[in-house]
Amino acid sequence: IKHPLQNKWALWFFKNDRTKEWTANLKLVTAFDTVEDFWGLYNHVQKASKLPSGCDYSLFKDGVQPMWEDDVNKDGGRWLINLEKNKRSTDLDNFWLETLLCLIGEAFEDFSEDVNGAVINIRNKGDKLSLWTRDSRRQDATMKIGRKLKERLRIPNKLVIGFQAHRDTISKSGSTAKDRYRV
Ligand SMILES: CN(C)c1nc(=O)c2c([nH]1)N([C@@H]1O[C@H](COP(=O)(O)OP(=O)(O)O)[C@@H](O)[C@H]1O)CN2C
Repeated sequence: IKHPLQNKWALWFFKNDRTKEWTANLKLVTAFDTVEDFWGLYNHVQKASKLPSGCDYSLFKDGVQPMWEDDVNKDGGRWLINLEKNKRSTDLDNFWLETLLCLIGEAFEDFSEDVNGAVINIRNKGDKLSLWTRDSRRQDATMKIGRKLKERLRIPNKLVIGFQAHRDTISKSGSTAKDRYRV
């Protein structure tokens, strides 16, 4: 038998077609809830570092859409990691895979209920990796999740990452919103 995951996860793909609405460009690839089906999917799809600029992958709990407006996301926010341009060839795919493994492997333990999913944005101005949480007011949970993410991605302590509430990001589209928390 296949090894069941604690949650069912869905992979989404965003292709930047400027002639369409943002939401029209967001497509559900497939959902999975076993280790074997995760690896089958991961090995089947294009690597993040090979996607054209403007594309995203998102991995979210089944039933949660990778958008601010989803009921499960609307009061939450994201830990945002800006990846250096020259790191796309080396670190990007490793960071994304490690983040996926944190999600499906419930690395956030007691706070896994707070974690909704993760997004990787492939952008010429610099790739972005974010981890989305459910409630930006839960400071203790949010801080612990951020610290665990840094640890698992082997981000040096001196490299500070910020957490922005989606409501702040929405009102400041175009630039990065102010940080609510930092680790
Ligand atoms: C329901 N809905 C429309 C809606 N719901 C959303 O949840 C949502 C959007 N729209 N997004 C749109 O993409 C632009 C780029 O954001 P980016 O994060 O790709 O970052 P870049 O500016 O391309 O680096 C955002 O400015 C926003 O227009 C982004 N986003 C998450």
